[in-house]
Amino acid sequence: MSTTVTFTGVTRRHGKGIALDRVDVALEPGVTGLLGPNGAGKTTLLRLLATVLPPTEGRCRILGLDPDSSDDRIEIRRRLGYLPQEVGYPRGFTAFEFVDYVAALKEWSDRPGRHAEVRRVLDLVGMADLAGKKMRRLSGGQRRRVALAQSLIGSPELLILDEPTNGLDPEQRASLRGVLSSAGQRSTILLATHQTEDVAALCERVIVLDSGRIRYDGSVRDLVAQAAGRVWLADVESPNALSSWRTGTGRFRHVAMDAPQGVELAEPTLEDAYLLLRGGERDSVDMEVA
Ligand SMILES: Nc1ncnc2c1ncn2[C@@H]1O[C@H](COP(=O)(O)OP(=O)(O)OP(=O)(O)O)[C@@H](O)[C@H]1O
Repeated sequence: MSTTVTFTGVTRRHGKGIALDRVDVALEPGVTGLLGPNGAGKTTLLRLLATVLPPTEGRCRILGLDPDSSDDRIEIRRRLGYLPQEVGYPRGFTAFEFVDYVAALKEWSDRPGRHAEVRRVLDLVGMADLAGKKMRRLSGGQRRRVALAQSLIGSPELLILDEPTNGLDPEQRASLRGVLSSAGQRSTILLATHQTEDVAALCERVIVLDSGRIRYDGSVRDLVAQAAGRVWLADVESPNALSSWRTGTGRFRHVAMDAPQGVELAEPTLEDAYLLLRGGERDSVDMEVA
């Protein structure tokens, strides 16, 4: 399979802080999930991929090009789609005008062809009927869908999505999964999110970042398998669990490094595995401190 992105020893500093610390990663076609706690470095990684930020150290190759060279950078930007965490909208633009404006910036000069593409991507995100509505009059979730539409213009080879399902209702999230899984058959998609269900539903591969370093890079299935035998149901709370809550049935669901003997084990989810990975990290940090 062809490699779309290669980062080697990539570090990004902000003043004295390190947002990314010697990251090595290669991305191939398909949908890869990017998980990590707040401040882990996910957005920084995405901004480097989108050529919005340069690395402080290390080597980046994106679509076979070098983002350090200004000619290559322009070419990369033409060929990628980027949904930032926050999108600013020109005041007074309709949804159609906003997406059309981004398409024009991407040098779609043929007007009828560009308008057809704008209608196509608005339709993909379920916003065709609201295309004529002013951006400021749309709901938060509707605005997010328009922002997503602009990233899909031209079916880019590389699609970088920062929390695309934020604010979307369940129906829209499900429909977005359909759009991304079909795009992932030909494009390389990196999807940063806090929604482990979206990663479990869409991705074969997941990368977990924490404190600017990659803590896990592998298959979703293997990560979930690490939680087998560590999730259980009980009638009472467990003080030693990493995570524990009372479910709708009245029973408690526990996640811990070691389940007690004889308990009723539950099927683990990606969220459980992620909590265990994070718990393991905290334990090893505590041991280093102690
Ligand atoms: N422009 C900046 N100036 C200074 N520090 C920054 C800047 N951007 C990010 N950081 C810092 O870099 C680290 C990583 O931030 P980043 O936004 O990449 O994390 P994240 O994983 O996307 O977090 P979240 O899940 O909260 O969006 C954080 O400690 C953050 O405070």
